[in-house]
Amino acid sequence: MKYEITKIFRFEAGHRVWKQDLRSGKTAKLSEGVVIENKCVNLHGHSYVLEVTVGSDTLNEQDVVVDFYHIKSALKDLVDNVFDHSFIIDVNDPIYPKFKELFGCYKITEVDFCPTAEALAKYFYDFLVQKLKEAGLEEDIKVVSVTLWETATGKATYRGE
Ligand SMILES: Nc1nc2c(c(=O)[nH]1)N=C([C@H](O)[C@H](O)COP(=O)(O)OP(=O)(O)OP(=O)(O)O)CN2
Repeated sequence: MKYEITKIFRFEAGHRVWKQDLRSGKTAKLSEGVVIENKCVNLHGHSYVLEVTVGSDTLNEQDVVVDFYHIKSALKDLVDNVFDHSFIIDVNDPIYPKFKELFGCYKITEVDFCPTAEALAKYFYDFLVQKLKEAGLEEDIKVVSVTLWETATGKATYRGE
């Protein structure tokens, strides 16, 4: 892409990484000899920072890839009304049925994957790709990447194919 623009969104949300198991799998070797706590299986929250980058090889008649405003509009409802101040929970999480029974009256965001930064980045990426398709813009504007900062020290990026 010759031109890329990035729009940043912020939201607060809770989640739990129910699949976290630091003692299993090949990567556990990296922490051999270290006392390990699977702290991310706990219910906890983040001040998420979402960076959305779209691009094009040409500029439109207004000399932009797309106005930042339109990228904000495309994601605003999802970020502000669906994710912000919600608890993100995987419907496959073993605690989901009980969680829903107890906290279904509060704002929860149900997803069909373990809500890691990587999986959430893909979720936002796919959402924006679909929005561009619905607007007939998929040939003009490409989603280059979505980066989700989970903490000040940890982020994940999804770039699609
Ligand atoms: N690859 C991934 N690893 C982890 C994810 C993730 O989404 N992708 N998520 C978590 C937890 O949600 C956790 O809250 C963040 O973990 P971590 O970076 O270990 O958090 P710390 O606050 O301990 O970070 P430090 O800056 O090192 O203190 C876990 N892993």
